[in-house]
Amino acid sequence: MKYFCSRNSIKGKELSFSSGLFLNSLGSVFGFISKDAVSKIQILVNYMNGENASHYATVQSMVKYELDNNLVDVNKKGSHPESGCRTLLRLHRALRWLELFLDRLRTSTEDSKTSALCAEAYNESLAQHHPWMIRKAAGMAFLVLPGRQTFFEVMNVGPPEQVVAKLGEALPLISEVYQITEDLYAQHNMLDLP
Ligand SMILES: CCCCCCCCCCCCC/C=C/[C@@H](O)[C@H](COP(=O)(O)O)NC(=O)CCCCCCCCCCCCCCC
Repeated sequence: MKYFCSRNSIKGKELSFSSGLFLNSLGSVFGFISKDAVSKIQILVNYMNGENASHYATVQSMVKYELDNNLVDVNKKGSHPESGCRTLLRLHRALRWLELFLDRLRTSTEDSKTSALCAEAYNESLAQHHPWMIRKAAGMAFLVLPGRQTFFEVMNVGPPEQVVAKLGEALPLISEVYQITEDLYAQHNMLDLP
């Protein structure tokens, strides 16, 4: 799905996500996280390829279409538990975690613990939307994250300096995408969709 955006930096860039593969490479504990992310992405892909595909060409058109046609459960779960809007909201919240985590990774030092960086980022973002059980499970998964060096290797970008440079390039784009969704959802009062 694309963002309708006139700014050149992300104009026309697709929101592609290969998190499933990356998470699988970290090991089976991340399976439950990966499964949820992949299934939510699949819901959106299905809309994009479905009979109403034209309405799902951009995030803005999706929001307009689903709201205009009462396809979103606004106050409590009802007949549209898998609307594009609520599904994207879950991924949007996860993107905030990613932004915080990658920024910590970028500014980390050799002796930093990825598990701590990841947990801090999580507690500041996604955790606030998760029930106790999920927070516990996520906390346990973080503990077995590989150390910084292995983590950088799994990212497959090159030597550490290059990873840091790439992160520096990616972060402004991530935060721009995050902000566009955040503003759009705030404008439509949709930041707490059930
Ligand atoms: C690199 C380490 C990866 C750690 C991932 C940290 C995120 C922790 C998220 C824990 C989510 C647990 C799974 C279940 C969540 C759902 O309950 C919950 C609510 O859904 P519902 O309203 O439909 O019930 N779902 C969510 O909040 C969405 C979670 C989506 C997680 C996306 C994680 C993407 C990870 C991308 C990794 C990319 C790392 C790149 C590094 C270079």
